[in-house]
Amino acid sequence: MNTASISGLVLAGGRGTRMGSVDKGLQPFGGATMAAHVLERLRPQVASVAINANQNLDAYGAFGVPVWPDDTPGFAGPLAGLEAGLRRCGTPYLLTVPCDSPFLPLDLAARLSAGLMAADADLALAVTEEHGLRQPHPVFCLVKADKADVLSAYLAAGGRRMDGWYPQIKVAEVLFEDAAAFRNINTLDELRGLDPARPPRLADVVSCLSAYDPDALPVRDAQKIIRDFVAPVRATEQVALRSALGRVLAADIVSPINVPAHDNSAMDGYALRGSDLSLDFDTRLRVIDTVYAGHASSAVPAQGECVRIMTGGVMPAGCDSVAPQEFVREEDGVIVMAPGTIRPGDNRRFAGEDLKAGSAALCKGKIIRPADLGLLASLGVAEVPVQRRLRVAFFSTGDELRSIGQPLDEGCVYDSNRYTIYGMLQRLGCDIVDMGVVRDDPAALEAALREACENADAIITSGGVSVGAADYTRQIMARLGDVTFWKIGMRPGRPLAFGRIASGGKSAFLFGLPGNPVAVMVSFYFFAREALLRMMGAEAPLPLLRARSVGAIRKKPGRTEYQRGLLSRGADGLPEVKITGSQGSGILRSMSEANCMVVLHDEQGGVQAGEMVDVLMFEGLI
Ligand SMILES: Nc1nc2c(c(=O)[nH]1)N[C@H]1C(S)=C(S)[C@@H](COP(=O)(O)OP(=O)(O)OC[C@H]3O[C@@H](n4cnc5c(N)ncnc54)[C@H](O)[C@@H]3O)O[C@H]1N2
Ligand code: MOO
Ligand SMILES: [Mg+2]
Repeated sequence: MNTASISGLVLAGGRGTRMGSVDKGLQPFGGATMAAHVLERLRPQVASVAINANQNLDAYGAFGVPVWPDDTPGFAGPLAGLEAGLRRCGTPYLLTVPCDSPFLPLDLAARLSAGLMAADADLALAVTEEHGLRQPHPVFCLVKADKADVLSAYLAAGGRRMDGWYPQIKVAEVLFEDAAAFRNINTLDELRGLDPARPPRLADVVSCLSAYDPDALPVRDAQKIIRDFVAPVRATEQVALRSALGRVLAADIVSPINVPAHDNSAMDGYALRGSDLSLDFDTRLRVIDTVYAGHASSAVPAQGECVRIMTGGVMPAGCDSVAPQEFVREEDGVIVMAPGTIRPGDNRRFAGEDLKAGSAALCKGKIIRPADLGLLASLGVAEVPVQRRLRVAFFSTGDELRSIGQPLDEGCVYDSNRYTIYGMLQRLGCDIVDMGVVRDDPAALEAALREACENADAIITSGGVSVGAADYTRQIMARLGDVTFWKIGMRPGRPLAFGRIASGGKSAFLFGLPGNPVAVMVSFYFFAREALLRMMGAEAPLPLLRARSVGAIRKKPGRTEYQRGLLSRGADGLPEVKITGSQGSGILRSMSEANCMVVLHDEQGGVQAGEMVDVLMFEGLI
């Protein structure tokens, strides 16, 4: 039996009573609806598909397939749907599947039809075995269309059981190993839990760790939780090539052409046939034509002939080598070169040696750099699909903060975090929403967080995440969503709030960074940066280098320390790093003087002078 003789029918005719009287097939699932998922899996297995539905017929009609309501009135159950299908299908067989089985097997039709033929049956249904018990799945069945009358008679007599009419036909059971594929989804909670497009909850993500203590969280665990929790923003746009600089590529770019398109010369000189080169005597070749780059020549040198050629010129037919002009003498239209001047194959560039037509030139997720712009241009690509820019809203919290231009009242400081955060976000290529300073006032904080959430993909705040009396930020953040508060085993940057908040039907990832001016930068670089890049669809792990520590560094094992450093070339020419003065987490000067951070890992103890340490350079740290 081939697919051409089978029609597919999605059974969506129920009232959905178990799901709170919602139409099951139309429930959102995996970025579409359950029925759409089922249709997608069924479609390749059959000649045509249709839906059996008794309500929301327009919504089902929007799938672009026929919608058939029951003939037997009164929501008579799946058997009435099967009847409607058997009466209308234009093929000898009908395959039914329920609309709440988005994982149905992709070989359902093939295996049911094989079982039906082998048993010479009228109907084949799927069965699975769970814990030794045979579990029939009668709504996954393949039926001969000419059994419609038998079924109608059973229904007309008031029969409703899926298997109630089996005694009147020949039935075959077909065993499937994967019981999960037949899983149907009955409650909305179950649906959300299984939805591949559902955002995870922090509790789910955290439960994957072997040990979890929010008050003593190792850096790598915090990084892993953040990585697992955030998801790329799925929105792309097409931009002109130049505008793609610094953006994240949203799709693989496949080369439409060979680059270069022809075998060509790598030198200004003479294109020749390698077989003409003499190993023992001078090689003498007559010049029969000249090839300029961009101007093809039809000359085909015979034995003893060559063609004058410029760099980039297309290699004449039969030529495989180029002698650079400075290594030959030309006399009266004949070139002469000594034995061994070049070898066969020298100075020739092959068609497609840069890129072959059909090969991936650039991969999705790459941040486009100048070389990539050039590469794309070499393919003739004028527009590039990129991820939409990530929108990041940020504000500073604290009554003691004054903005530039305001008088610095007693006990106050200028807000510097908003400027360091601005700089770091700008370098990442985000769209920035600067929301200023927000007072230590619950109503103002809530309003700011809601506004940020409704206007951005991610929110970055600074201050108020430790345990101080005016640190309302924590309470409000927790109230607005799924937010956790950590004390991370690191210095600086111990407190961190992280999660997702929701407001006005929108949601945004939240990074509540600590207020201390160095802590805020360290937390950004080691937590927010990677998460934001991931949201942008880019993968860009931190590039750690090794360098020799000039001095000894005191450190206790059990936490990660980030020290501000100055990397330079030592007397022996190798890189060495010096710590830049006081390392207090409020001392921005030593951060500004630094060109790198020395990363002293959890397990590491004190460092001796001359010992190698990990270093993260600031430049290039987009
Ligand atoms: N009893 C405890 N106290 C503190 C702990 C702790 O575990 N127990 N943690 C300390 C650590 S570590 C840090 S870091 C800070 C983090 O504090 P907050 O996130 O609550 O931040 P604030 O209290 O609002 O401010 C801390 C500090 O930073 C200055 N600041 C804040 N915002 C800015 C800004 N935009 N520009 C410039 N300077 C800013 C602020 O004036 C404070 O001096 O908590 C420790 N305390
Ligand atoms: O985050 Mo704090 O900087 O360790 O004082
Ligand atoms: Mg505080």
